[in-house]
Amino acid sequence: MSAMQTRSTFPGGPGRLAVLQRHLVAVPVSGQVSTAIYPTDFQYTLNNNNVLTLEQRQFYEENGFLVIKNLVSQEDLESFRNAFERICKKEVSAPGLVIMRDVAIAKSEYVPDQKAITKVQDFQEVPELFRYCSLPQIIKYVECFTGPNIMAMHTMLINKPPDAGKKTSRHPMHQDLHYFPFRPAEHVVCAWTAMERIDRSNGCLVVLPGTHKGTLKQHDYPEWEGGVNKMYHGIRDYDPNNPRVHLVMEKGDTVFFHPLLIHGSGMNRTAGFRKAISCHYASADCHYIDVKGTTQEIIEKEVAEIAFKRYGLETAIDLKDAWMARGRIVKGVRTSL
Ligand SMILES: CCCCCCCCCCCCCCCCC(=O)SCCNC(=O)CCNC(=O)[C@H](O)C(C)(C)COP(=O)(O)OP(=O)(O)OC[C@H]1O[C@@H](n2cnc3c(N)ncnc32)[C@H](O)[C@@H]1OP(=O)(O)O
Ligand SMILES: Nc1ncnc2c1ncn2[C@@H]1O[C@H](COP(=O)(O)OP(=O)(O)OP(=O)(O)O)[C@@H](O)[C@H]1O
Ligand SMILES: O=C(O)CCC(=O)C(=O)O
Ligand SMILES: [Fe+2]
Ligand SMILES: [Mg+2]
Repeated sequence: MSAMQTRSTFPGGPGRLAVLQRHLVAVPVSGQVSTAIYPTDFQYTLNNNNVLTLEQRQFYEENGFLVIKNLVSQEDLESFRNAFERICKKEVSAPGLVIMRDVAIAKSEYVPDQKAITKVQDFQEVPELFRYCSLPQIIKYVECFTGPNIMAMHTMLINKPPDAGKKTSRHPMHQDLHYFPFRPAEHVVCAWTAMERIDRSNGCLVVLPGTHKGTLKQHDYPEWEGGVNKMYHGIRDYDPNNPRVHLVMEKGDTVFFHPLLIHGSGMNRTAGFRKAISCHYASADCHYIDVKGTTQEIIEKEVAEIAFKRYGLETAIDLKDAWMARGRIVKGVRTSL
């Protein structure tokens, strides 16, 4: 009797059943392919050519993140660093590229130093940076979460500045799904690579393990005295007593995490600019949702405001349109998104 028959109910109903059915695996017996099939309980990972070990799959299922050591080479990271510097020096630009300064600097007098840049976003049209999103060793892991049709939806190179004394270099605890109008969340994953050693001194990622199993929470601007960066929403009623894990990472280490995982990053207490590069991927088979009437409506409004200020777009753009324009296929077929 298969393990599946021993189950009388499927928690989560028919949707859950469909997920289980997709994970049915043929198990070879005595060198032959058996017709016996065994279900797995995996809900957040796919069996992509055994890229993930059983332990790694179980870890992600339980915790919502997975760190792979030394995944990106020093040479590649140097080349991304150079590309970033050329953007800062205005030697390179590209359509869609967003350059952001820390609020503590943006609101003070003009600082000409290129180092004042806190992050560049949406570098999908900068070939040397976008190469990060297509690195085969990254895609190989991404496919374990998205399946074969893979879109790069959101790109960032984060240059966390030395804190100007107002703690504005922190990133409040949040769920990335707050910004995303596509589902299902299981088929969305972030890859985030440390471009140098990152620990508590320069503001490493902080995660609340297991929170990917929860729901999308209400987000607002946190009430921080020193100010908060534009669009850095945090979870409302965040309880600082939650058990946190600080992800100390070496240069080239990469963390893959679920878009519901609650995470943030601490302040940078060093004199250096802490660099990380990241991409959010989604299965091209995902679908867009309408966020009107949901907790995500506030981010849609903010995006529309920025689009109006920057491009003079009067008719409010949907969050969906903003994302459709950014997404790029990196593997397989652009089926839906
Ligand atoms: C086609 C639509 C485009 C819309 C783009 C936004 C899409 C958002 C999706 C984000 C997805 C994220 C996925 C998960 C990741 C979670 C996060 O990372 S959340 C943080 C995301 N942050 C952003 O997306 C911020 C993007 N930043 C910007 O768009 C710009 O940097 C800017 C804040 C609009 C400012 O750019 P710019 O107009 O070039 O700057 P200035 O002309 O110097 O200043 C204008 C105005 O804005 C104030 N300001 C500048 N920087 C900041 C800041 N860091 N925080 C707060 N305010 C800032 C500045 O003081 C000026 O204000 P004033 O009152 O007009 O004087
Ligand atoms: N009220 C809040 N709402 C949302 N996020 C918060 C709030 N208070 C703190 N955080 C966030 O919690 C995360 C973890 O903070 P943490 O205490 O680790 O960083 P830190 O105070 O800069 O450094 P450390 O504690 O390592 O000395 C940071 O991302 C911080 O921005
Ligand atoms: O501080 C970082 O590098 C990550 C911030 C983050 O979580 C985000 O931009 O979504
Ligand atoms: Fe995030
Ligand atoms: Mg602290």
